[in-house]
Amino acid sequence: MPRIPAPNLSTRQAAEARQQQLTKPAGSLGKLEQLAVTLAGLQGRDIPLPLSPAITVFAGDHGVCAEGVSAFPPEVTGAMVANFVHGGAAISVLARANQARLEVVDAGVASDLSTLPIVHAKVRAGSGNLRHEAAMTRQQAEAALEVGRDAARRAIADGATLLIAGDMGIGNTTPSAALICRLTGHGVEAIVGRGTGVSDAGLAVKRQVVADALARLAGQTLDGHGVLAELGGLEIAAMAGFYLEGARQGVPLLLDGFISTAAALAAHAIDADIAPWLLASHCSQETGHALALQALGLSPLIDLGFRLGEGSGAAAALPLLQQAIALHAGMATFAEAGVAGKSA
Ligand SMILES: Cc1cc2ncn([C@H]3O[C@H](COP(=O)(O)O)[C@@H](O)[C@H]3O)c2cc1C
Ligand SMILES: O=C(O)c1cccnc1
Repeated sequence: MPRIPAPNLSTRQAAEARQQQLTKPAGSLGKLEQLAVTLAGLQGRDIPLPLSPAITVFAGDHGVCAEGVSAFPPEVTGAMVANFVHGGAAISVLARANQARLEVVDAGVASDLSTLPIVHAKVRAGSGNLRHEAAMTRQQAEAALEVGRDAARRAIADGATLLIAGDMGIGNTTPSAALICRLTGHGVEAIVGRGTGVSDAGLAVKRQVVADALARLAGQTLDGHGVLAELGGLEIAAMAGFYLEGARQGVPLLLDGFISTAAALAAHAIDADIAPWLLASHCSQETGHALALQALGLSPLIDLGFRLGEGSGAAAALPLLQQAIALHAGMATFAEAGVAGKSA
C-alpha cells in the first residue's frame, strides 16, 4: 500500500512569505495565519482553496458499560444514530450549517439498526469488556480499521477536501482514556474524566476500570493494532482507519474531541507519518484532552467548553478554517494596496 505523503514544503514557504506581505502587522491574525500556511502545505497550493468538508460519524457500543462507566444507558447509542438520520442531533445541525456532507456508519452498535438509512458495516455487536478482556480480536480491529478506510474513500470520491470523524458510542470515553494513557504514558488521574457526567463515585469506578485494563497489559509489548484491539472500540478503530486513509490520500484531517484524539493517537501508533495531516479544532472539557493533543504536538484553535463528541467541536471550528483561507486568498498585499510597510 502506498505510504502517507509528506506535505509540500515549497507551497508552505510561499504561503509563509505571502502572510508577511498582507496588509496587517505580521502575526496579527494569530492562529489563522498558521492555519492558512499549514493548509497551503497540505493542499500543495500557495493559496489554498476553500474546503469541502465531509463528516463521518462512526457508531459502536462498549462491553465496558457493564462496569457502570457512563451516566447514560447503552441503548442511547442506537437511538442517537436514528436521531442523526432524522436530523435532530447537534452534528446534524452543524453539518447543515457548514454545508458539510454527513454520513453515519454502524461499525459495531449492539442493537439492530438495519432499517435505518446509514452505512451498515457492523464488525461485531459491541466490544468486549476491556477491564477483563480484549475489546476486539486483532482481526476485528483490522476489519473496523477497514470500515473507516472505506468511509474515507467514499468521502474523498465525493469531493471532500477536509475530513472530520465523529463518534457515537455510550461508554466510549473509557476506552479513549485507556488508549490515551497507554499511548502517552500519562496516568489515569490526568486522563480519565466524567464523559457524559458521571458522579464522583462513578469517576472513581471509571478510573479503576481503566487502571485495571492497563494493568492487564502491563509489561506486554503491543504494536498500534494490538493496543487498539485490546483497549479500543469498534467506532474508535474505524475512526483511526478513516484518518489513516485520509492522510494516505493527502486530505487534511480535522480532529474533534477526546474520542477523536484517542483514535488519532492510535492511528499515529500505526503510522507516525500521519502527524502533519492532523489539525486540532477545539479543546474538549473532558479531562486529558489537552494532554492528548499535546502528545500529538497539536494546539487547539478554540475552547468552547464542548464535551459532546459526534464531530461537533470540529464542525463548530470549520468557519475559522474557511476564514483563514479567505483571509490568505483575499487580503491585499502592501504593494497592491499602496500601504507603507513596517518602518522600524
Ligand atoms: C444523548 C447523548 C448524545 C451524545 N452524543 C455524543 N455523546 C458522547 O457521549 C458518549 C461518551 O460519554 P460516556 O463515556 O460518558 O458514555 C459518547 O456516545 C459520545 O459520542 C452523547 C451522549 C449522550 C448521552
Ligand atoms: O470530547 C469529547 O469528544 C467527549 C467528551 C465527553 C463526552 N463525549 C465526548
